Amino acid sequence: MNTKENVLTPLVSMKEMLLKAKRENYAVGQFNINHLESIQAFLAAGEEEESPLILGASDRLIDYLGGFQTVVSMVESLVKEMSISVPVALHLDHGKSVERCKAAVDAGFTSVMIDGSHFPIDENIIMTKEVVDYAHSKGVSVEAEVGSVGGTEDGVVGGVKYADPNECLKLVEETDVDALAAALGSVHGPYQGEPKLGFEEMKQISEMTQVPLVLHGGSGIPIYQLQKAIHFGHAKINVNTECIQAWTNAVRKVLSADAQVYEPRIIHTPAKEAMKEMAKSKMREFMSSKKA
Ligand SMILES: O=C(O)C[C@@H](O)[C@H](O)C(=O)COP(=O)(O)O
Ligand SMILES: [Zn+2]
Repeated sequence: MNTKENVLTPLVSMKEMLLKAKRENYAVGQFNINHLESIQAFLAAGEEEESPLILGASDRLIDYLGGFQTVVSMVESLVKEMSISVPVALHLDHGKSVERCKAAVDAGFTSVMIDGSHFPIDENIIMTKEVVDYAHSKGVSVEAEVGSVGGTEDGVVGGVKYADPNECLKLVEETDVDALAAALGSVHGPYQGEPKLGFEEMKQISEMTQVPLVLHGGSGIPIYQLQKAIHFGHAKINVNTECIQAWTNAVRKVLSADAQVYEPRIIHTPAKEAMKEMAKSKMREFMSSKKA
């Protein structure tokens, strides 16, 4: 953490952050931006826990959030206004194309994910390499994905495709990517029953590639499984669903307690607090507290 005499930390890339986390056996949380108040909540959580953090802006929400430049401006301004001293990376989550990743880099994101997981591995590698060449020349880190993280639709989990260890190795060797999301049974959104992560494959992929691994679908995974995943090479864990559930539950509580309330500040302040507390509890579970 910075001392008071130091200048405030500017946004940083994920590279050093994740290498340190992997070395010291903890994971840095990626918390997804859903609106300005969520940025405030996550930055406050990081500062109070003395934890590094990654703010993720999912490509599917960039237009809703006002565009790449707006996201960068909001984050940079809040880091300054809130006197944030812990390391913060601003990461494009699930970047849809090479062009979208380049646009994020140009706008000031310090990290990007190119999600080529829906393409055959050779195409995924070509896309990832193009993003790495561009991003690295500007000091920006890159995450890639192999296999498919599933999702829950109408209460049914689908779309899970385990990452192939040999494909992971090929992608890492040929692209020099900084972090790898190797899909191993995690799903986006709520789980049906206990998550079943592929720990054997996880261990194998981590040993083969040596690159920091990223766990998507981090909501609803019991602590013992999260910490086992960290032990087997995960240095970044993405959490969105549990944070937005905490927000929405708090909003529901305010609205049902007072049918006349209409001022956004009164409705959103407890929700922001609930989101901050959720992020703090995740930082403790990921063992990143006091690691800034
Ligand atoms: O919802 C998004 O667009 C971002 C998520 O996919 C994020 O990358 C993630 O993996 C979070 O998973 P969750 O905690 O299961 O929502
Ligand atoms: Zn994800």
